[in-house]
Amino acid sequence: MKIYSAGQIRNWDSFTVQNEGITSLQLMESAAQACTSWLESRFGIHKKYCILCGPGNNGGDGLAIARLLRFRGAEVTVCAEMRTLFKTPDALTNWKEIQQVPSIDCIDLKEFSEIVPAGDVIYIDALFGSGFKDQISGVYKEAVLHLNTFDNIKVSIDIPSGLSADSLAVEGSAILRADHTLTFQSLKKSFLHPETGIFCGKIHILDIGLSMAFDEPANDFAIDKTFIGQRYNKRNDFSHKGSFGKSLIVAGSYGKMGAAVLAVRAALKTGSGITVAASPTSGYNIMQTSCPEAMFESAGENHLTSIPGGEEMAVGIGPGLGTHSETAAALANFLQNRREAIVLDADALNILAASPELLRAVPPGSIITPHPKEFERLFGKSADSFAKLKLARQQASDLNIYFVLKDHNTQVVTPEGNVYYNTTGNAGMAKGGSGDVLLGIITALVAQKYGPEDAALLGVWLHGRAGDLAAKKHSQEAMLATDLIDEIGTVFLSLAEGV
Ligand SMILES: NC(=O)C1=CN([C@@H]2O[C@H](COP(=O)(O)OP(=O)(O)OC[C@H]3O[C@@H](n4cnc5c(N)ncnc54)[C@H](O)[C@@H]3O)[C@@H](O)[C@H]2O)[C@@H](O)CC1
Ligand SMILES: Nc1ncnc2c1ncn2[C@@H]1O[C@H](COP(=O)(O)OP(=O)(O)O)[C@@H](O)[C@H]1O
Ligand SMILES: [K+]
Repeated sequence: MKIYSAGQIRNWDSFTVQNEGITSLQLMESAAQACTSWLESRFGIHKKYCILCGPGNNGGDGLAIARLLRFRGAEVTVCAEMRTLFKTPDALTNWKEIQQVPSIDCIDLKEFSEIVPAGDVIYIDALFGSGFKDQISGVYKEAVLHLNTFDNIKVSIDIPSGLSADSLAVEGSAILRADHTLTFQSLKKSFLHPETGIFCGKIHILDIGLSMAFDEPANDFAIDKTFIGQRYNKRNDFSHKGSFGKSLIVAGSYGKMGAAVLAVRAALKTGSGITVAASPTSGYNIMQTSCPEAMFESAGENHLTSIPGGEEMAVGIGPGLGTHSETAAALANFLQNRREAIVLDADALNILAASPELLRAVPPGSIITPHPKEFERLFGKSADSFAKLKLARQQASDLNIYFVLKDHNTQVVTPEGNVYYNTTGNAGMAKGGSGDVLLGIITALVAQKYGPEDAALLGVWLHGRAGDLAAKKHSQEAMLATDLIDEIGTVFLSLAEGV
């Protein structure tokens, strides 16, 4: 799914009006109907709603929702700024329609800050949507700040008010903290960054009938099921283990063999034809007992002192390696001699951070998977996640490599400057070991001849989806990285069935 800017969303609205034979008022009605149906299916009928409406079309949506909810038997109060009222023709039309509907209470927004919340009222935020700029002030700000103190359920229409679709909010500005955001047609960029996404609550994408023929270039994408379905390759019936490549997982040191075991198990479960662990000899028994399907190559006593060449193998390096000077020298030597793309994580990245000149030796097309701290060690501190992404884009292009920026919505950044936001995964994965699993998954996909972009995209999605299934079964608190590995098979089953 493409992620369009606020300006492009406006173009999409206009394109739909011009090409689908509907008016913008009908589009607003369609948006309001989608929201009303969602509210009814979620909260049931005959509920009490208080709808805060702003001056533009987001406010117009709110008014149309008020009318539709009232017709369906809900108790509805509308709060709007009576002094300036509505600025767009569609919002004004809906304001006139509201006057015809019996028993909708209308109160001036400036009185809202006096309101004491009633426990059973659901608050709908239709103050500002994709047309919002800068920061909230005056009565709007007071209303948002007051509403944020309520424990009631709060549902934002399209975008939480005060949040811009594309960028960070102005520092210190008021933003509505929603429990749910009903957004139209597609995700917005700000929903996917930690500083801004925190305001959205649970995001629900509603189809309001924007034209599917609309197509403008974009550099930002969300990785969703359809997207993955197009990139996943089913295994051929006439295949043999040679068809699925060889993975070499270079990982582990004395006391950190768990990381190596997790990466190797994940590679095995992701379908690698042959999987070899290159680890120090002290980890031999651990690896051979935990992963009997993998082969073992000794590469040092207690820490790694050499890295096998891995010719014709997909090579993933990093989990649990430690940063011993001999391990660092082994990695430097390996990089000088390796031509084919590789996957680097964890201590391999920490070694690169200590010797940044080595970054230039990383083969083109490689994938590096830093978590926020590893990224900072490599490239310095960024002011915020938007600035960090900009820096990653520039580095991916300069170094001709792929970045997997691990986060709640992990971002895959390509050398061409495209950014793909992952939409699977949960806070139960914020535990030691999850990243090791991801390295194993991506390496196994590279072994199976997925190109680096597809391996990274499919890898992060699969990893997050398996994490979501593990959380469902065990809870976010109790789930372990091993539970996530155990769910990889279920994700493949659903992929094979096309779901
Ligand atoms: N254009 C269309 O055809 C459709 C629009 N839709 C809705 O319309 C929204 C976009 O509508 P608009 O473009 O009218 O914009 P909004 O309703 O999001 O807000 C813009 C209005 O708020 C004012 N404003 C912007 N920033 C402000 C600030 N910091 N302080 C005070 N006032 C501020 C602007 O002057 C303008 O009047 C979408 O988010 C969606 O909810 C939907 O009804 C679907 C169809
Ligand atoms: N809150 C979260 N929501 C979604 N995914 C998360 C969350 N926290 C962590 N993850 C995922 O878990 C993994 C953690 O990786 P990393 O920090 O390298 O762990 P480790 O090095 O301990 O194995 C990443 O893929 C990250 O995207
Ligand atoms: K809103």
